[in-house]
Amino acid sequence: MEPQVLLDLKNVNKVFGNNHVLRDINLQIERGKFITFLGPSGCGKTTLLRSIAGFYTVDEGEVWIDGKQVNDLPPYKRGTPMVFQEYALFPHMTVFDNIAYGLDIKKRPEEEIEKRVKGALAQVKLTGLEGRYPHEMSGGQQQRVAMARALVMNSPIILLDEPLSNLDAKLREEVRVELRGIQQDLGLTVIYVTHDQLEALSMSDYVVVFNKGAIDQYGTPHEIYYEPRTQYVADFIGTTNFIEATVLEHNEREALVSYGKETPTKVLAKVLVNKGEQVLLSVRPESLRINHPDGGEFCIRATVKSSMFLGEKERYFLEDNAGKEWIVDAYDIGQTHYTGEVVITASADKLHLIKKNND
Ligand SMILES: Nc1ncnc2c1ncn2[C@@H]1O[C@H](COP(=O)(O)OP(=O)(O)OP(=O)(O)O)[C@@H](O)[C@H]1O
Repeated sequence: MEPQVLLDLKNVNKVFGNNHVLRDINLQIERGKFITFLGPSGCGKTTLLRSIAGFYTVDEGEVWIDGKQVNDLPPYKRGTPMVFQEYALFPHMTVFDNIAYGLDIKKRPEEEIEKRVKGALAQVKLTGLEGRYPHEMSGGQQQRVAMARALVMNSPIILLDEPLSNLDAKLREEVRVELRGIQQDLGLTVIYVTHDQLEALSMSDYVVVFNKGAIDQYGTPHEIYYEPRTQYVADFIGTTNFIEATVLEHNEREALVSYGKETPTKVLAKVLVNKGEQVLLSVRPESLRINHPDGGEFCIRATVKSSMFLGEKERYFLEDNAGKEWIVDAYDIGQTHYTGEVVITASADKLHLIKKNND
């Protein structure tokens, strides 16, 4: 049986001059999954992708693909094609020739090239368009040609570096769904680089969140969103409210914490904490409720300062007695519009304990 782990990165480090760009990257990626590298510009996502593809050699650590250590192999021997932002299609070549390019270089027989290119075209649903030139196709179609070019090589992993950033918002959404569909239908292993959190959450099986060259969290989109492990992840993904708290007691799953004048509350704690440690509780705007009859363990008085209509929800900006700001999303639009002094509540299972940033 093929090993489940397709890509294994062991303690990977990369330095450019005195810029330590990748720090102790340890990551295992399973076959057939869609993985996203997410993080702000300059955090090392592209550098790691290029190190996997073989365009960069790592300064320390090991890169294993399909059970083979590939540190010393050049890109063409690793079989990990990259699809770039601008697709890098040859403008003077037809779709067929663009897709056949890698096989031509490898001097494969003509009949085999014909068969494989047609197969790849069918996989990305472009059969019949092989005679067109890139400028005669939409952005989304060009994107699919770029995918077909990777598929035709029967590569174990396809690496995509912000491939949708040239498309307008609506087309981006369409192509996102298409790309994910192709990946799932064909059981491909895809690593996708983006700085767009929505893209990461909506497309991936797993998201890797980068923070200054290191991995802050690796998890499913749901875990990354609802159980951020660090202040950085909670802050980077979506909008959240932080509450300063002190740990009174803890075990491996829960902690009893106190915050402000409120009575101590038990919260989920998936990170290791110490008694007396100052921590943060993160609670998403949609997990807080305004003037709700059922209340919740967490409860605080605040005054509505302003609100914003966002289609399916109304976003409220509030301030408590200590001057702290709160963001709450209400979905009972049209029924109530909150003003003045209100009570904000949340049940304790919506409060997630996270460690404070060290820096
Ligand atoms: N070839 C290179 N030579 C020197 N420094 C580089 C090189 N490539 C990247 N860097 C530096 O490494 C750091 C990480 O860059 P990288 O492109 O990996 O970030 P990124 O997270 O992909 O950001 P972006 O989304 O902007 O591409 C940056 O400080 C960048 O300037």
